[in-house]
Amino acid sequence: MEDSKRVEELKAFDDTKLGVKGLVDEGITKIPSIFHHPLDNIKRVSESGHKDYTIPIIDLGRIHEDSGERKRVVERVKEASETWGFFQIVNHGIPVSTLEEMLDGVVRFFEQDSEVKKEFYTRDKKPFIFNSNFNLYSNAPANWKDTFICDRTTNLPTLGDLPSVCRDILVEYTDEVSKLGSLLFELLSEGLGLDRTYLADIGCNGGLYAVGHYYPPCPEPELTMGITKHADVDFITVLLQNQIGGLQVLHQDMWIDLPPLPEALVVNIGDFLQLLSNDKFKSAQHRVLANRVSPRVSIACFLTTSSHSNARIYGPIKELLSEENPAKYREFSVPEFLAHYSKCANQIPPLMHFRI
Ligand SMILES: O=C(O)CCC(=O)C(=O)O
Ligand SMILES: [Fe+2]
Repeated sequence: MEDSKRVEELKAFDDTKLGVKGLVDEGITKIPSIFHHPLDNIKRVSESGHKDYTIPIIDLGRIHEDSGERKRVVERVKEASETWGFFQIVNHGIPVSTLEEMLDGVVRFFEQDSEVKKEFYTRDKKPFIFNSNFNLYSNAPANWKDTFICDRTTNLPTLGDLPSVCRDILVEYTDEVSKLGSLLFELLSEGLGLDRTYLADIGCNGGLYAVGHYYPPCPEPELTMGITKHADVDFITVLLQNQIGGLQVLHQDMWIDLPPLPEALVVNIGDFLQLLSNDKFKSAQHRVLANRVSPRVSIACFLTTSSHSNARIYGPIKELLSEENPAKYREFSVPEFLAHYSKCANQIPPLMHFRI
């Protein structure tokens, strides 16, 4: 499609402030061309859902009572982070009722009266925003989803900044995930052979973005994607998904399904932690398929630094380096790291920019 026509179409879609759900509510049967992905992107390759590959499920239930069990869990977290970059956790301490209420809260936000929802539609930086495709105007095809972003990297947004339909649960859930994040960073520190508090001490659990995704049912799912393949930018992501499925992880060049488990949370390593670990831990690419029957709903909590760490210099962790394992990346500040990511919009793996 010609560039100027494409921008016009993107703008017309953006101006509705109704997102992809708005198109579905209108009853469209063909998806607009701005959502068409190149066939290579969407190939549902035959190995997807390969039976011989299962993303590890790790039970955190007994680690506080039993130090032998804690050691075994650390070993499993380490192995999963090195080979998959992804694992699921059960008995993680967040009540199932809180998980269910959080997913309901995401649904309530996206399915509320569109006039109320529109008030949150923006591309400006604010504590809580909603839009469709945060990188809509980049060169990449648009994804079949709408998203809200709640910024908890600094202080708690004042309650008035948050939408009333999911305010309480958003605060409760993100507080729980941040607590769980402390435990996960301990296990990951231990998995790297570092002091238990190492990653927390360098600011890894400083802030959190809660990103709620709503993937409406798609009349032509074979032409588009829920989310195109990407790696996350942060240290780790804690993801809660509903029971629809569609999340896939790239593993040994195959797309492997990550099946929803009602009581589990998905944890994945982001680029920032891959870099800090000097490539010991993997930030795996992943994607979400569009489907006819959804809505699929998820909420991803990106654990990252707070603005207090902006002056800090990061790079591969010195304690992990040796003559045989020299630094693979140069040092940088968080603002420099993020500026690069927003510029290159996932086209070339952004991590490569920091490679020595
Ligand atoms: O919706 C999902 O399951 C995945 C979301 C995701 O990959 C992301 O927000 O980075
Ligand atoms: Fe992701």
